[in-house]
Amino acid sequence: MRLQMYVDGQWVDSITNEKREIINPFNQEVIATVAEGNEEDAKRAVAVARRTFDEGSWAATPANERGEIVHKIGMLIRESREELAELETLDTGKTLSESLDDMDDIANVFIYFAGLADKEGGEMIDSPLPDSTSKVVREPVGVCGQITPWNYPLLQAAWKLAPALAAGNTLVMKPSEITPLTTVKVFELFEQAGVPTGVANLVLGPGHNVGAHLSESTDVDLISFTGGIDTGKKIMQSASTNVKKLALELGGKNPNIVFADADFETAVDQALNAVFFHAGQVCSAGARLLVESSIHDKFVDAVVERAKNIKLGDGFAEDTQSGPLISAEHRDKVEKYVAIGQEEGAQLVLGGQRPEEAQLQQGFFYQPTIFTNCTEDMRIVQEEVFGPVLTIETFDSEEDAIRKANNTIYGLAGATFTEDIGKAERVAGQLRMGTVWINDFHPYFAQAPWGGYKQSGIGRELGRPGLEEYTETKHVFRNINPEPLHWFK
Ligand SMILES: NC(=O)c1ccc[n+]([C@@H]2O[C@H](COP(=O)([O-])OP(=O)(O)OC[C@H]3O[C@@H](n4cnc5c(N)ncnc54)[C@H](O)[C@@H]3O)[C@@H](O)[C@H]2O)c1
Ligand SMILES: C[N+](C)(C)CC=O
Repeated sequence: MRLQMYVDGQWVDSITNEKREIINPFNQEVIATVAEGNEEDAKRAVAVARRTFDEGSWAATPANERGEIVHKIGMLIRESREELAELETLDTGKTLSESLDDMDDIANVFIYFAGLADKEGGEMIDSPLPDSTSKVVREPVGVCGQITPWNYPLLQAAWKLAPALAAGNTLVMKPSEITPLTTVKVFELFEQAGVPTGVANLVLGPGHNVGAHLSESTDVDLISFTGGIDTGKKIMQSASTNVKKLALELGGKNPNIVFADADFETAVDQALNAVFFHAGQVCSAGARLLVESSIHDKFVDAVVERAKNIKLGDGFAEDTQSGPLISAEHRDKVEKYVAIGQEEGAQLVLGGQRPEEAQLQQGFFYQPTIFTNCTEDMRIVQEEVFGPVLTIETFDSEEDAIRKANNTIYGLAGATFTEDIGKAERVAGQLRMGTVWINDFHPYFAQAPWGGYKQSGIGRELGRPGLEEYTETKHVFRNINPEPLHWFK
């Protein structure tokens, strides 16, 4: 496997020839050494993407032909599913079964956007002016800068790459510097699928120079970013250099509301899945559990009892239920938040420390952790921890639950569990979030839009809106009987 950048149809090292070692978070072994770019590499790639877009041949390629290439990428990903999943598990520590599911979702995303590529033929408008036609067409935006995080490296990249290509843009992708492997591999598949030279470019390296250049460059027309809120704010500022189009997929502090009339076993099971899946390193993790007071004690006991048995381990081992955190630095952050929770008076009822098993000592593991007696004002309840840490609050009425659930700066996702479907729909209607699950947690798929209200982001990925993000809308008005106006005598 090549571990270089891909620019103008060539696999290249960084201009300075710098390298970065990629670490397996399960055992800290070096799994790869990759090219490490900087601002100059980003400049080089942006120049190629700009030139290629301005030449115009990709945007002018019939949409069904672009769709065929994007479809082929999806099929190649299906064929490489195992290899890609193994790389993702090595890079992130997540279990192999999670990685395999991710690869299936990723292939579906390419195939979905391939299918949409030629479905947008524009729209005729009923012009209010006589002797005229009026049509609305969608065109590619231009050069797209795309920046992705480490928790779902290839999945988050796919949500950007597939629609950008289908819509006829050129692009420069920058994956997280700590998890680049599957993105590099997919660029090899782009070559095989016949993506033309210069259309899709890959630059590896850190955010402060490569990412910053993509968001600042006046040659980039759109910046699409998935990552943390603080980085998102910086990117928003940098994007103002040329008033770039901006898509931001940021963090969340997602409430999971369990009413007393919920199916108990399902709600307990999903409460665990909501927060402990992928060690809580999920933007939409249900890290804030709101339980109706009348079932609080019984519900907490059941959740704690099951959480005790979560098996941490090697993502490649069949019995592992959760892998490590991504890095030592990230584990430090989680530990800091657990200390804050304790200082704030939340009651630690499970975890709150690193596991003691000898076989986990080389990895960045942290025990599933649960706090009860939490209140809305606590930082541990308000801020994104992005680890296996659950806070539990109570509520006494539907209104109380909705108010508490909405009381964060975020608005990414939330869920409610109840057997009263009227109540479920009322709650779903009142939650200020981009996704609401009823009696479930976590489903997402290519056909449905994904994105956040409030400070969880701007714009949508997936679904038709996910393609529209990569288009400009143009109105073409035609006078079919042109005559002088004589407005100026
Ligand atoms: N809303 C969603 O769909 C979604 C999905 C996945 C992850 N996330 C969020 O991502 C965060 C975790 O990911 P992370 O720790 O990699 O986030 P991060 O913000 O630290 O980094 C994300 C990407 O931004 C780059 N970057 C860093 N500084 C930059 C800068 N100044 N300019 C440009 N780029 C820069 C990084 O190199 C990386 O590629 C969490 O907050 C999580 O909620 C959101
Ligand atoms: C968007 N999602 C849920 C796939 C990953 C969030 O971190």
